[in-house]
Formats: sequence, C-alpha cells, structure tokens
Amino acid sequence: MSPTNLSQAMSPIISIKNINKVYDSGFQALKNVSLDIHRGEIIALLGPNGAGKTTLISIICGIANSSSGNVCVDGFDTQKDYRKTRGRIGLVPQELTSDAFSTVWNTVTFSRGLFGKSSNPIIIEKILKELSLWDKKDNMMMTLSGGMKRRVLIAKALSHEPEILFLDEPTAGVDVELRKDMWKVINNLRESGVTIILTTHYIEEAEEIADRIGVINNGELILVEDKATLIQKLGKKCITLQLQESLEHIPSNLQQYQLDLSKDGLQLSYTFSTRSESSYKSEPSSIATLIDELDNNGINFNDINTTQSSLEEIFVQLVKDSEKN
Ligand SMILES: Nc1ncnc2c1ncn2[C@@H]1O[C@H](COP(=O)(O)OP(=O)(O)OP(=O)(O)O)[C@@H](O)[C@H]1O
Repeated sequence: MSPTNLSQAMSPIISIKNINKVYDSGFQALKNVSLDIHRGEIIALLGPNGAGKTTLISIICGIANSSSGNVCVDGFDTQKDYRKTRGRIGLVPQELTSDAFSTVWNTVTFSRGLFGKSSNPIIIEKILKELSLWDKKDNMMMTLSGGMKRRVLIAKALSHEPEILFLDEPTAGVDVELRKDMWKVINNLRESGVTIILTTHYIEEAEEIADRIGVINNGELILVEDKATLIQKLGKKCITLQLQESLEHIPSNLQQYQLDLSKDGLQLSYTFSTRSESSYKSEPSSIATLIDELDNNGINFNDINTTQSSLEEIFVQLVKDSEKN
C-alpha cells in the first residue's frame, strides 16, 4: 500500500466536528456532537425517542443542514461537496415505502440511476444474490413479505455501490427469526468492506452486531465506546452461590462484602464491579477470600453461577445519569 493509500485507510471515513442543530422552532436537537467513524466498522447509535439520532443521520447524509460545525465523508465536506459525499452513502430508511407495481429488479435498477450511475446488470445481480433476493427479482414489490421488502430497501441503498450504509432501525417490528437473518446480512456487508452505521431501539441488536456503541440523549453524544470495553468498564458481575443448607442471615463478619441472601436462604449473591474505581470490591482475589470466609463460617455451597450486566442495564443507567447532570 502506498503512503497515500495507507493514510487514507487509517483516516476516519466520516468525521463529525462540533455539530449543533437548532430547528426553526428554536429547539436545539443536537449539541456540539463530534465523532469519527472508522472504515469498515459497525457503529450502533442508541438513544431514547427524540434523542437526535435521525437528525444526526440526516446531517451526515447532507439531507439536512447543521446550524454550526461540519461533517466530512471520505475527506469531502457534506455541504460543499454534497454530490461526492452523498454518492458514497447508502441510506436505508425506517418506513417501508414500496413501489407496489414495480418488480424487484426494476426498483433496484432505478435507484442506481438516481445516483447518475450507468446501468450495470452485473452489479444488480450481485446485490440481489447477496441479499437472497435473486429468485424474487421478477416479483412485484406488492407481493413480497415485510421482511423481503426490507431486504429490497437495503438492495436499493446498495445499488450505487456506496462505501457507507446507514440503517435506520433495520429490524423495527420484524420477528425474531427475520431479525437474526438481517444481522447476518449486515455482518456479510461489513465483511465486504462496507462501513455501517445503524440506529436501533433494540439494545440486544447493538450487543449482537456492533463494534462500537454511541449513546445519544437530549441531543448530546454522551458516550462512544468499543462494545466490549463498555461492558467491561461499566458492567457489574454477580456470583450466585446455591447453598447446601438454608441460611437465616448473613454473618456479621461478612458485612464487608456486597452480599444478598434470597428469601428462602438458599441463594447468596455477591455483586462486584469489573472497574477498579468502583465502590464495590473489585479485586478477583476478593472472591477467593470470600469463599474461604464462607468456609470458615461453615457455609457450604453446591453450585455457583456468574452473570454480567447486559448492555441494556448499562444503557438505562447511562441515560439516567446523563439526565441528572
Ligand atoms: N423539523 C423539526 N422541527 C422542530 N423540531 C424537530 C424537527 N425534527 C425533529 N425535531 C425534534 O428534534 C428532536 C430529535 O428528533 P430526531 O428525530 O432526530 O430523534 P430520534 O433520536 O431519531 O428519535 P426516534 O428514536 O424517535 O426516531 C425531537 O425532539 C424532535 O421532536
């Protein structure tokens, strides 16, 4: 790779700097948002209704203007070089707008033409095959199931061969099986080198497919973090011991531990943080010490089970904390 290509590969594909958006009503929907999106990653934007996710996506796509700040896509400014930046982006909207009487093939081919790209049946065939739509290519849109229509929306967004794909709530209202199917489609796209930005209300979706998570609340990007680091940094672990005999109360010499006893006295839970600055005891050695101390107190257990807080619990806490500040 030449030094120029190398620096291009290393530079963010989208660079968002100090974006503010004040609507004509005077409402500030985005507050000083800055974010770099790396080539080839899947980043999920999470946030409650009205947080500002769609506003941010619209600004990145150049569909809406920001009040201040700027966005560069592949080095080009989205406002000054709109055609260049928009051509690099595919946008999959939330709503299932369908060209009812058009065939799948014609719908996708037409979308490519909208970007001024010459017709290319080989590309359209490749996209339809990748999205398992090939056998439906001659079907009219109105005859497709909701899930298939969603795939066509993705095919349309990919028809002009964009490097970046925005998916706004890609699996809203679809059943579990189809959701998992869509995750596979999204992962395959990433493997083919497409950078993916998705918004979702399903935390489980972000947990399953994203490399990084951004959390937006009240127009502010309150956190951007590698998914694994986020769970590691903010998560708590809980060890539950199934006791051999019911315990009436937690012995006073074990007060230093964050222990909870179940009502029937048969389950003892120990919650600790995976981050070091927490008020909970965090050293792994404390678990060994706790087990020794339980033994000294004549408390025996016959099973042990460990759980880690989910991204959902972390997300709810983050939004709550940001409301307080
Ligand atoms: N044209 C507009 N004029 C005034 N306010 C607007 C306009 N469009 C959006 N808003 C407000 O800006 C805020 C952010 O809206 P946005 O659609 O970006 O949120 P969102 O995070 O995408 O929400 P959802 O998850 O419900 O799709 C909301 O409070 C919304 O009411």
